Amino acid sequence: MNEDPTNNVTSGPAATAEEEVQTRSNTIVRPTDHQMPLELRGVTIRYEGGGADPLTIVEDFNLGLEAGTMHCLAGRSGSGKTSILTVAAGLTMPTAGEVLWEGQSLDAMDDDEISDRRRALIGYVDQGGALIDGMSALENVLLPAVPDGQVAERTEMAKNLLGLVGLGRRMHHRPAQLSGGERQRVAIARALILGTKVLVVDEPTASLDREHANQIIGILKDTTRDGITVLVATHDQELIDVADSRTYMN
Ligand SMILES: Nc1ncnc2c1ncn2[C@@H]1O[C@H](COP(=O)(O)OP(=O)(O)OP(=O)(O)O)[C@@H](O)[C@H]1O
Repeated sequence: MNEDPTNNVTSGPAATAEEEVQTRSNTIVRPTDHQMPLELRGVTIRYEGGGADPLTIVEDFNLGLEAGTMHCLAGRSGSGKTSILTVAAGLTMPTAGEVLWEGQSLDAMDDDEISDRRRALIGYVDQGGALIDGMSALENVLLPAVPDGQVAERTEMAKNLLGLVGLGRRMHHRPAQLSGGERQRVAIARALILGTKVLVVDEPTASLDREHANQIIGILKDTTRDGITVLVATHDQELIDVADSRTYMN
């Protein structure tokens, strides 16, 4: 992979699909138009206890992620890492506090607006990176482009992304024909297909051997060099070590 940093996307005005920029990795991302694409302010997450007392999982959590950086959430199982990821991605709302995307609070948006903004800004890869069994790797990567009728326009980029994650020769394989690490890489490529600025990833290396885990770590690190901001939950010390910043949850 070309390591020349001079083509990195740094700043620019609010982007449209036409303004997307070719990066050194031959994929496209939208220019970063805010130095802090993702911010959590005073976030508290409390779950009803189903008859028992409500459980406060996260209290007054603060995090500001600068563009092109990677932040790891580490800590014991059940400490609230996934809960923070889903709140950061606008998939669930916090009990208290607020989430800001490019400086704009989700509190000021209705559900449709949150969905639209999420599609433009955030790629979410959940634990295991679920793929559709009956579709090829390429079709899986293109799935987010279906609602906007963008499949034809995005096909070249999807192929580039699969090449970027080392699956250029596996693009017509179905998930069942891929290894766990390869499936995870397809899920990451899928999360990048809409020109994502923020990648939110849950335990990307959990079920992988060291070699494949390191490939995923390399891919995540490369995306930050393309200006993408990465928020990742993990128990993997090697991933924690390469991040630009980290939070250890109790
Ligand atoms: N929808 C929910 N309703 C009630 N409790 C929940 C809900 N979602 C998560 N929890 C609880 O909140 C706690 C934190 O869960 P979460 O999945 O955020 O932890 P985690 O740090 O990601 O764990 P792991 O490392 O095992 O993935 C757990 O005790 C879990 O049981």
